[in-house]
Amino acid sequence: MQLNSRNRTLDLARPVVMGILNVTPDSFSDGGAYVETARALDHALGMVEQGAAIVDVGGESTRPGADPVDEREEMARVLPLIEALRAHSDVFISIDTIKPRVMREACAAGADMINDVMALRAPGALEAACDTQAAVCLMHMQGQPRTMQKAPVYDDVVADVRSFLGARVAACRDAGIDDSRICLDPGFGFGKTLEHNLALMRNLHAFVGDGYPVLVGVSRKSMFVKLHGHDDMSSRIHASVTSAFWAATQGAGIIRSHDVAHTVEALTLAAALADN
Ligand SMILES: Cn1cnc2c(O)nc(N)nc21
Repeated sequence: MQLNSRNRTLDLARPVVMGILNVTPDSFSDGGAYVETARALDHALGMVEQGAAIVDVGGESTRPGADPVDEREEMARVLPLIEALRAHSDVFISIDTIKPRVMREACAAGADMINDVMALRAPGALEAACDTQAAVCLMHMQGQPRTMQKAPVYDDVVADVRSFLGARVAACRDAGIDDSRICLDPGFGFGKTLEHNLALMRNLHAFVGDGYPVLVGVSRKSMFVKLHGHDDMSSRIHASVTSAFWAATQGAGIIRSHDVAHTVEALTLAAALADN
């Protein structure tokens, strides 16, 4: 299994880690664009050192209740970092954005992949993904970040999410995006209750069976608060790393994580146990 982008290929014969790099004012204290970029670059290179095969750069928070960020501000946050990271590393760089202009500018600055939580539904997004020739992650979300967790409902969450992703793949094909550039993501926590998230985790093999690399992102998410009955960061991290191990055993190709070193260790164990 592999993921193509322009003239590069990401080998997914074994699951890889996508390190999370949120460049939002709250992500690196004391502000100041240069300080933020320098600190963010250090963090990115640290994740590469720990074994991340992809660095996912995001300038607009997608967490539940998050406020939108305008295009200019988002580009001001992410473009300097993408340029700096490209100059210092050949790691696969992903841009976490829903905006076509940000997709285009990020790819021009050196990004290899578009990670779109809206699965290229914004006007112009399919064209941007086609023109940039970047790899693409199509993720399922019910509703919008501001309201998606209010009361999510599905007939059959697994079937509904798979059907949505199938329709987005068809839209990509119609837009001239080659299958080899596409990976799919059930979108844990994006308009899902704990029960919905667990059903999707339980049925990851079905998504893997659809024939595209599967990206799983549960890192530090609030779904674990209800599962554990309490909320502390170490519990969330333990559950995230354990989930990464589970997802790898089910055939997931990319694990999106804040905690790269621990997740790499979990995937190393999963690979060792899979080798027969
Ligand atoms: C940006 N972002 C936050 N959570 C995510 C997830 O689960 N998947 C993807 N592809 N992106 C995410």
